This record gives sequence, structure tokens and C-alpha cells, in this order.
Amino acid sequence: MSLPGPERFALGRVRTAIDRIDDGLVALFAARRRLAAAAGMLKRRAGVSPRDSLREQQVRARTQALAQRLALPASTAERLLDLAIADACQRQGMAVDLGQGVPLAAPVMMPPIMPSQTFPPSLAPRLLRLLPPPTRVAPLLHALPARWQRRLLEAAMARVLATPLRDGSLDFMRGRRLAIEVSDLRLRWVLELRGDRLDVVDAEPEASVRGSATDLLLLAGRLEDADTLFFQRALELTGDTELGLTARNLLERLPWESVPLGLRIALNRGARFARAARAAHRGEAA
Ligand SMILES: C=C(O[C@@H]1C=C(C(=O)O)C=C[C@H]1O)C(=O)O
Repeated sequence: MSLPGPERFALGRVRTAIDRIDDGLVALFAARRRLAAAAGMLKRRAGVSPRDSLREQQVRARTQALAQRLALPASTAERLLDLAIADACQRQGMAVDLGQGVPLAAPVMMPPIMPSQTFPPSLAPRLLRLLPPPTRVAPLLHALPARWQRRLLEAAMARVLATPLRDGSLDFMRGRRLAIEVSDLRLRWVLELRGDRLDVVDAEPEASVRGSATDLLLLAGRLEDADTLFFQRALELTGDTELGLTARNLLERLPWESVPLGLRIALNRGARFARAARAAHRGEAA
């Protein structure tokens, strides 16, 4: 196909974006399949029928409502759901039939799971192992436009670092560039203090802090301190050590009480969850 230069260039960019979306679709299907396996395991343990046509109707209705909002044709959404539900049924060892032929077993109501109810210890790691590890989530995150990733990170930092940004304890970052690298998610952002906000910039960093998503979450959620993580080589500092160490000290002294409570709880829960999932994947007791 011979296209003039600008069109060829633009088509290349569009196709790269399409490839990312396709990666995201496959990653999402893989994640859905694992969750279906978890649902299957729970239903088996509870002794209820694996097929639940009422739930399937709800799943389809929700998806159609979203498809309509996003101007996706109803027939496309329907075929997507046919595929997803057939895959879930197959994963749970059911005959794949989308309700057109064999009559379905009557749906069985499952007892609601109470918030205080926790999974028995033997079940939790098995369920957690069904979640995709961060390396599998990476293609999904890469499907998000870089601009959105930046905005999310900038908004999160503005909240977490509101107090040090106001009281000047971040002034050492002015004009300096520090990178945060999430190794297993293959993400890297270079941060610079501009005015009264930390911006994600397109430039080479002077220093980098590198760690896995779980270790960085453990640090942010205050479940692990920076020294321990550096000592275990779970966190790595490269480049200008002084800048890196000053940033680390600031993290350590971060007035945690000034971080909004909801965010603190979310970080703490997220970090605990990531730690338990990692332990389950490694086959350790969490
Ligand atoms: C995943 C489940 O198992 C089956 C598959 C469903 C789905 O793919 O959404 C929904 C109901 C069940 O027939 C479930 O019960 O939630």
C-alpha cells in the first residue's frame, strides 16, 4: 500500500495504538477467565450450580447499557459477551452453550458474603493466585494513553504531597529531575517540581528510584520502610545518590496524617493486597 508520507506516519501511529488495545483486550480476557475460575471454585465449594442464567442476564444488561453510552453497536457488545461468557463457562468445566439449546439449570441463589466474613486461610492464596501478576497487568496499563497516566499520577501526587508542596520541604526538587520506575509494570515517570506542583516531564532524570509495583506500594502504604527495601535490594537507587537519598528521606518524613484518610486507607489496603497476591504467586504464606 503506497500512502503519502503524513498519512503513512499517522496510520502507523494509529496502528500502534490499535495493537496496544488488542494487547489490553487479550489481557482483560485472561483476567476475566481467571476470575471466572475463582467464581467456579466458590460455587463448587458452596455446592451450587456453576451456571447462573440470572447473573448472565445482569452481566449482559450492564454491558449493553455501557455499550450504548459509548456508541458501540449492541450486536458487537452481544458478540463480545457471548465470547466472554462461553470462555468463563468453558473454564469452569461447563458445556459451552449460550442458552440457545439445552435448557439451563435453574439459577441457585448464593448466600451473600458478609463484609466481616473472611476467606478460610487455605482458600485465600488459591483465589489470589488466580489474579494476574503485575507483569500480566502491564499491557493493560500500556493501553492507557500516556497522557492519562501522567494526569493520574500528577493528581495522586498533588494529594499525597499537598503538605510538603505547601511548606517548601520539596524545594530541593526544584529544577531537579527524579524518576520513579515500576519495574514489573514497565512504567517510568520523570518528576520535576515546577511552581507549586510536581509535573511528569519528558526529560532524562538525574536520579531514579526503581522497584516492583508491590514494593513501591508497600513503601507508599507505610507497610515497609525505605531502608529495609533498599537493604533487601527491593528498591534500587541509581544516578545522583544525594538527590535520591533526599527524596527518600522526605518520603520517610512525609506527614502521613496530612494525607487524606480515604487515600491512606486505599494505599494501605492496596499494599496489603498486593503483598498477599505476590506471596500467593510465589507459593509462600502471606
Ligand atoms: C463467572 C460466573 O460463572 C458463569 C459465567 C458468567 C459470566 O461469564 O459472566 C456468569 C454466570 C455463570 O453462568 C459467575 O457465576 O459469576
